[in-house]
Amino acid sequence: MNELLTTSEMSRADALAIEAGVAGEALMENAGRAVAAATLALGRGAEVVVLCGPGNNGGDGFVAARHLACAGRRVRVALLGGRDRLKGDAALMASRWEGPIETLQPDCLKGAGVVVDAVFGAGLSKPIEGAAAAVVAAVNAMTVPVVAVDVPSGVDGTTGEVRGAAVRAARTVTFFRLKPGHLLMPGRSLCGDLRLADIGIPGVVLDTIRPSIRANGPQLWRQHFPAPQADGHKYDRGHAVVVSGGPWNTGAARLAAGAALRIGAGLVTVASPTAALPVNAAHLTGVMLTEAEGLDGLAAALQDSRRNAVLLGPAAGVGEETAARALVALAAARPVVLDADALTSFAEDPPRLFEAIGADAGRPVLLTPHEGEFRRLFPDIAEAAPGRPERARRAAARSGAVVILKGADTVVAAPDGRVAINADAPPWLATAGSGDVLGGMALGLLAQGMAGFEAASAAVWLHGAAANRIGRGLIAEDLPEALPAILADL
Ligand SMILES: NC(=O)C1=CN([C@@H]2O[C@H](COP(=O)(O)OP(=O)(O)OC[C@H]3O[C@@H](n4cnc5c(N)ncnc54)[C@H](OP(=O)(O)O)[C@@H]3O)[C@@H](O)[C@H]2O)[C@@H](O)CC1
Ligand SMILES: [K+]
Repeated sequence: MNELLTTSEMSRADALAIEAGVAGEALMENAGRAVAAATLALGRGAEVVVLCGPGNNGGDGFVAARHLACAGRRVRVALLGGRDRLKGDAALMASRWEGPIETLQPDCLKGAGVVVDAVFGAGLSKPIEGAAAAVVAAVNAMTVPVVAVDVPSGVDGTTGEVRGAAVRAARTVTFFRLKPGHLLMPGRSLCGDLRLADIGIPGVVLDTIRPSIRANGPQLWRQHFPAPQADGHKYDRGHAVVVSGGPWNTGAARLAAGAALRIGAGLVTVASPTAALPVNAAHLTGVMLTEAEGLDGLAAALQDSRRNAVLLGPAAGVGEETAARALVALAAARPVVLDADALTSFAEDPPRLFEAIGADAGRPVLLTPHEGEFRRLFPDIAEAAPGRPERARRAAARSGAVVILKGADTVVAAPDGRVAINADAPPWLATAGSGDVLGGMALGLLAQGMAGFEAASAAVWLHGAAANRIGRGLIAEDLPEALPAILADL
């Protein structure tokens, strides 16, 4: 059930269900009935105003209006555009609505105790303007609960972006499977409480559609998650290396190293420039320390093939020195995580990075940009690609790396096209050092032999789960401490 369907995949699901013998009319009837059920308990007897658009989203609205009226609620219906514009099942459902149909405009909302938003759903094709925009603004100025049909009108179901204007709903009822726009920002924040209704589309249609976007969660990667063996040894669980910045910039590496150890790496070593050795030594206990001065020093530290995964970038400093160190890390056949400054250091020449990644396509490389770092490495993709999943997917395909595009709705994409969207990160996770911990968690999983996409997805989800468990007041140091309880629950 963790598949997310783009709007075009959803219309394919609809068509395949109809091909398999399910009546389109039945799908709409089930959808509208589910909306009515989700609306019935709201507004305690107050009048329900159902706002219908010119397509099938509006059709669902007419069905919901009929069921609400049958259940004894006072219901008014308002329609955008002329009734003669309605086609197919939407026209049929409008004909089954026995009450009057008003013209959609802000005045229709007078006296409403609950609003059902069935203006636009999956067929949103342009920004909302004019009369529809005035109604959206009027709905958002009210304090009554709004139930959105499929998506809040104005939210793009595939990208989560707002086109022109969008309704802010208290509850959203969608059908068959969630859509990416329900998890991506700002869509996620406009949906309110999300409900998924079964409307009779058989699950087997997914075998034909083969959706590539999933909601991130343990079912995506649990079977790949490293399980310590009773007769195992710490050397079986990998040896992760985190490259430290200079003497004034060492904390980020230690945060990452601590996270790698907590997530189960057998050994973790901080590879430190000579001048930073004393400060690192003063702070490290379970994590080991080795000297890695300059490019040769780093190369020498990485000679030992038991050191099987490397993280570079946190507090590394932006410039040629860091770019060259990243190339040293990438030169050996081991998984590499590049974060922060290691990404920005390639802003002048991103293909130089992608070539080094491509030189050994067999091992996983993870890039963990936030939006700004992403823009520096992939300026054209950031400009042109519709929505964060597509941006991350194109960046992964171009770079050959698994891309973790960080944000409130972190997206993970693999070069083969798989995408996972994370939706559970709380706002207090955006704090100093949080990204360093995420990099360290991914590193620790790679060191234990987990595949790139699964390691990235698991790290992102566990990072969010840890933040939720800690709650407000979180600082980055707390995140690794919260892991044992979450790992125990997995
Ligand atoms: N697929 C399924 O399995 C099922 C789907 N179901 C339901 O169907 C919904 C999708 O229906 P849909 O495809 O008819 O699209 P919908 O969102 O009603 O809008 C299309 C109309 O709006 C118009 N329009 C668009 N944007 C506009 C704008 N900014 N400003 C003005 N006009 C604009 C657009 O005009 P056009 O683009 O053609 O110019 C067209 O007339 C889906 O969300 C779900 O609720 C359920 O019944 C159960 C089964
Ligand atoms: K809607």
